[in-house]
Amino acid sequence: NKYVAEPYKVKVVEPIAVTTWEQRKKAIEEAGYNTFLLRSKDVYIDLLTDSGTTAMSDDQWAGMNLGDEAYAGSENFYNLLKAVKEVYGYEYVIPTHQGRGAENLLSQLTIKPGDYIPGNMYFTTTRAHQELNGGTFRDVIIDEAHDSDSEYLFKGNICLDKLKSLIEEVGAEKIPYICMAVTVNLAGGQPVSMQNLKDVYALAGKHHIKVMFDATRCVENAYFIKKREAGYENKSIADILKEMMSYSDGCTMSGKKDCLVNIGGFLAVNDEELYTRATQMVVMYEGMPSYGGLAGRDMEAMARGIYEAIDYHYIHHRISQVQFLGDKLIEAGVPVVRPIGGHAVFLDARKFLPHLEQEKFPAQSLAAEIYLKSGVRTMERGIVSAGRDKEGNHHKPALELVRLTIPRRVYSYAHLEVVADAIIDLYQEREKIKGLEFVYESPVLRFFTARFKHV
Ligand SMILES: CC1=C(O)/C(=C\N=C(/Cc2ccccc2)C(=O)O)C(COP(=O)(O)O)=CN1
Repeated sequence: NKYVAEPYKVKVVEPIAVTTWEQRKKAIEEAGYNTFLLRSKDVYIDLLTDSGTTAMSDDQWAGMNLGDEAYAGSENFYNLLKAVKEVYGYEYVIPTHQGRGAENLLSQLTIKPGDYIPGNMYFTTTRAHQELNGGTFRDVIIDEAHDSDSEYLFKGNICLDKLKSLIEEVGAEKIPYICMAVTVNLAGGQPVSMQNLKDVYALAGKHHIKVMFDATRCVENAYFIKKREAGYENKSIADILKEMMSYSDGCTMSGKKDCLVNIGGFLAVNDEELYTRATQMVVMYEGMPSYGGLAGRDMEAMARGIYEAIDYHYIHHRISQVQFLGDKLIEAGVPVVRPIGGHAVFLDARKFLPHLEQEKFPAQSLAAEIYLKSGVRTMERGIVSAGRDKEGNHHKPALELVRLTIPRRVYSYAHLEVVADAIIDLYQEREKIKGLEFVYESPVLRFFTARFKHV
């Protein structure tokens, strides 16, 4: 049938919390209507994030018992280095505790005040580190990415004209690197085509500008190229991934996604001079260049996860689950970002709640209502996540979304049916949903800790 069965069987189970409406009402009020502040024990189906929520395999758990916890030169580091070289093709690897660790290193090493970093739509932590180092992020993604109705198959693509005009505007020497995310999280987990990767790399090369991938969900990107781009239907995920990464000079990686681990990441580069400078800096923030803030066992689990992630049966099922949830909501007329992305289904909260203007935080309110209705936790990816600009005004993203993020190898199709049914029911009574206003707002990355009340 259309949705492939799990290519694994369960060996260990973790009971999940079946809650009552009363319990959930109390929990969401104590959490200030912010799903980030809910306690895991009060969450039935947790679709907050696919980051670090993966179920590891028995082989990875076996690897956890083979942690070489030597302070320097751990054997697990060499296994990780081998996996990154073989699967991604990069020359040098610095393990970090997670993606942000790599973003911190890359941004500090390459960005000077007054620099510009073009990229395909922003991501919260990536932009925060770029700005922390005096850089300005410039969105050069194609227009279709900001249009939830567009069904363009590669909405993650960079617009070459936007990139060219930025280079002309500020000059290549003001652009330390192009930040190419594969896939693009906040556009709805949307992929970049191989052709676009090639074209951007060629253009960057002409101006001697580096291309650095945010490789966090690169295996999902490879899958979409196989399914959607002419000439790749008969290529393996491994071959597509290797070709993808060849159009970059390095990457930051949050291993907590497509490396199938609960903690871990890395900075990978081909340039020896940049690697040398990174080794000088990593000792300040993460520890020796051979462990980067990770235990040996965590590096071993990541090395093994890198190989597991490129197995076709794994990634085919992973995407099939996301597609299943997306299709159910589309069939019921619930507004979602299309095409359905790689790691999540994104509800279009503007269309879901047309009676709430963006300053009433529709996506934040919808995420809270979904939890109250069903115990399903989701994440706001709209005006609250976008934060404020230097003048203190809200960034106002075109996409006001609630993300239903599917963890890897964790839930069954039955769980996703529960999620779909709850959201479809809520959609029938959507006009009852009220707006929110801040009770507490932190000045940085406010969505993590903000608290709200109904207006
Ligand atoms: C494309 C991309 C990511 O999606 C990413 C993390 N995503 C996360 C985790 C997260 C981060 C910040 C706010 C809310 C949730 C996600 O829930 O989507 C990171 C940072 O990686 P890190 O979390 O390992 O530091 C870099 N690039």
